[in-house]
Amino acid sequence: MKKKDVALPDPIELRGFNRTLAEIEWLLLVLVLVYLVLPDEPVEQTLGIAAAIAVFAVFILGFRYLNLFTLPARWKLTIETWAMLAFTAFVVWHTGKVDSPLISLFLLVIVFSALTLGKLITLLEVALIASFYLFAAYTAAGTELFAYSTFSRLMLLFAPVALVAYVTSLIASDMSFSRTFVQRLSETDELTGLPNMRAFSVALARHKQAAVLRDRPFGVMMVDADNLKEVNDRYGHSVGNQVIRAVAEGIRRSIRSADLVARYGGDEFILLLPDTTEQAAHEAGERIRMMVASTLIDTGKDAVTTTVSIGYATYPSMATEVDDLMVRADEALYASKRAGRNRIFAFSEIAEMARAPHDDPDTRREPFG
Ligand SMILES: Nc1nc2c(ncn2[C@@H]2O[C@H](COP(=O)(O)OP(=O)(O)OP(=O)(O)O)[C@@H](O)[C@H]2O)c(=O)[nH]1
Repeated sequence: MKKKDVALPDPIELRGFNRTLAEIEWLLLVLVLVYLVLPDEPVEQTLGIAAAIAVFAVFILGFRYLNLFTLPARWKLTIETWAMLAFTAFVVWHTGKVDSPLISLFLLVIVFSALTLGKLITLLEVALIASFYLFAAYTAAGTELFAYSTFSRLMLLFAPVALVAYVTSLIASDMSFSRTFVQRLSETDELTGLPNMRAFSVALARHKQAAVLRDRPFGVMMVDADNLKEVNDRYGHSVGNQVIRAVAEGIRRSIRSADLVARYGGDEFILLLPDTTEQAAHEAGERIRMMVASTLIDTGKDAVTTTVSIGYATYPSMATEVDDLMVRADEALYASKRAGRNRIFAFSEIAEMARAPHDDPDTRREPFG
């Protein structure tokens, strides 16, 4: 996994960040309020700041608690951090500009953004704060600002903002890297390296929604190794594992890049075949069946071969719900096993056979009689 794979926060994380941001916002308000009521602190425009506190409080209440906006959560958080920046800038401006004791409040925004909103937004915010520092210093010192001693003092004042942004961004990308790594581990089957059912179920549900919207067919296919118990009993569990890996590899080599295969459990695999009709699903199953049957598995002593039985159901002709598609593909797989293994059945075939009168020689199929 490459380190640049930085994961964006998922909805559960965003909910947590949302709560944290609410606490930071109230904390910011309380700190400014406390400063305002301290005796002997130089505050220009006490009324102005009080009004800013009121406006910011109303903004938080309206934006956050009245649910007036239905923006995606990440953008909601971004807008809130920019409102915090504007509020902080206003307060700092009226409490001593770059010499304000409240100037470190900018760090609250920077730390939060770097940890949750990504490098680009943080960089933008750092640039905004830098412009504020420059402008505030310019209004106090005029062109003197660019004298060596004044400018280097300004740089020193600004350095903590840039440093905190940089270090927090590094920590955020390390955390994101670990999160992605753990997530991949939790979604990968150890033996075959294929996605596991947790990953597959999410992909299937998502694909089904898209297929409904685009009005496209798709297939769900179950593939099960034949007689693995015999292989285990005869050659041992590790050869059984080799067989499972060989079946996984055979499937992987027979499908398109748009298809998804996952280990369902034991010696059973499940596939999602996007944009696939009944006919195309049958062809895909046949490719898999032949590929696995022609694979020689080197056990060290003997070369073992195996076969697979396959069942599938297609959306929308055989089922319209994800769970039904899986159950029906499994029923079709079971029919393949009962019919003698190393074959493929569609759910529609077994449904048809079940409906067919038992004395009709054209439709009766021995194993399901
Ligand atoms: N080596 C190995 N065996 C496994 C693994 N998971 C399940 N099995 C075994 O695989 C066998 C699968 O059993 P079934 O699928 O019910 O039966 P089968 O022997 O494959 O026969 P059919 O599926 O009816 O063709 C069982 O004996 C399990 O113990 C695994 O990860 N590695």
